Amino acid sequence: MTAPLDLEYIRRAPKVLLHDHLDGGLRPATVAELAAECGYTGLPVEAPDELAQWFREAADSGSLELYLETFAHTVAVMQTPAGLRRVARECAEDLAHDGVVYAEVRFAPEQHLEGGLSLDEVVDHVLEGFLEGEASARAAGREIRVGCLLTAMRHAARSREIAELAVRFRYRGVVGFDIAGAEAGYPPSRHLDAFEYMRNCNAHFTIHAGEAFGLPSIHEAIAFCGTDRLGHGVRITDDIAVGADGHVTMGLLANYVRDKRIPLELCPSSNVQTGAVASLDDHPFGLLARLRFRVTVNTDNRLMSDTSMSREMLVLVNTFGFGWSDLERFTINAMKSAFIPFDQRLAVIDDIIKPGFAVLIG
Ligand SMILES: O=c1[nH]cnc2c1ncn2[C@@H]1O[C@H](CO)[C@@H](O)[C@H]1O
Ligand SMILES: [Zn+2]
Repeated sequence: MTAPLDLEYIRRAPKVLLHDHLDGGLRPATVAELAAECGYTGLPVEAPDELAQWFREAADSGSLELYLETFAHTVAVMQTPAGLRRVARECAEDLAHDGVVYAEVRFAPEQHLEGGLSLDEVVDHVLEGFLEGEASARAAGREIRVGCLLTAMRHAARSREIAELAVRFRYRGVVGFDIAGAEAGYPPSRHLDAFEYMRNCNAHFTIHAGEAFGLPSIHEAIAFCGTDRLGHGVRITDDIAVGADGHVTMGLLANYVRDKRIPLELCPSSNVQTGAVASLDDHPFGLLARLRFRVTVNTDNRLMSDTSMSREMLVLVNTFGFGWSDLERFTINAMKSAFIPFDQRLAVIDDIIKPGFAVLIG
C-alpha cells in the first residue's frame, strides 16, 4: 500500500541534501546558549522561541542583502573550537533525525577567524563535529554521511586561498568548493583564479548563481568558470518562455543547462524570502521538473526559513502535486550530482534510496 504523502512519512524517506549552510542551520536554543557562553551581547532577542521567530521574520526581507544580514548573529557564536564543533555535530544530528542520508553542508571558513583560529583549525573543528554527529546519529539508529563544502565570500578576495584549503582537506571530509554572498555586483568571473585552480586539481565546485541576479551570472558560472552545479539557478527561467497555450520556448542557455544535465540546487522557501521568486505558487520548480531539468530539493538555511528537508519536500508536494516517484526522482537527481566518487553515489542510490522509497511507494 502507498504511504500517505504527509510530513511524517516524508521524514521516513531517505533524502539527499546538497545545499545547506552550516551557519544558517543552528538550533535557536544553541544560538542563545553559545551567545551566553562566548559573551556575545548582540542578539536581538534571547529566548529560543523568540529567536526562531526573529530569524524567520528578519530573513523574510525580499532582498538577498537584508536576508544575509541575519548571519551576523550565527557567525558571531561560531568563533571558538567548542562552538564550531557543537554546531556541526547538531547539524549532522538534525539532518539525520529528519531522514537525510547524505548531505553536503557548506560554510565560509574566513568568517570564523575572530577568535584567533587559523583557517585549517576552523575546518578541523567543523569536520570533527560532523564526525561526532554522524556517530551519535548512528547510535540513535540513523545513518548519515556528511560531506563538507568550503565557501568563499564573493565580496572578499580570499577565494583562491579557500579553494586551496578545500583541496588540502579533500581526503578528510571536504568534497568541494563554492562561492556565496551578495550576487549583484560580484560576478563569478571575479573568482576565476579559484575555479581554475579547482579544475586543475580535478576537484568539484558549485557556484551560487541565478538567485539575486539573472542569466549573465549563470552564463559566467558555466561558460567562464566551469561550475559542476548551480546554487539556486532559479533565474534560468528568464531564458524560458511559456506561451498562453502552454507551448514552451527555451533559449540557448536554458537548453545547455538541460542538455548537460547541470544540477539545479533549488531552495523553495529561501527563494521566496530573498525575493528571487514572488511566492511558492510562482516558484519555477514545477516547470523545471516538468521540463526534466536536473532539479534537486534543498533547504539553504533551515534556521532562517524555519524549515527542514522534509518540509521543503512537503511544500513542493502541496504546491505542485508531486507524488512519491517524483520525490524519489529528485532524490536520485541529487545523489547523482553529489561530489563524492561515482561508485559511492551509486551505492547510496541502489542500497539506500531505491529500497527506502520502495517501502513507501508500496
Ligand atoms: O542563499 C544564499 N545566497 C547567497 N549567500 C548565502 C545564501 N545563504 C547563505 N549565504 C551566505 O553564505 C555564507 C556561508 O555559509 C553565509 O554566512 C551567508 O553569508
Ligand atoms: Zn545558499
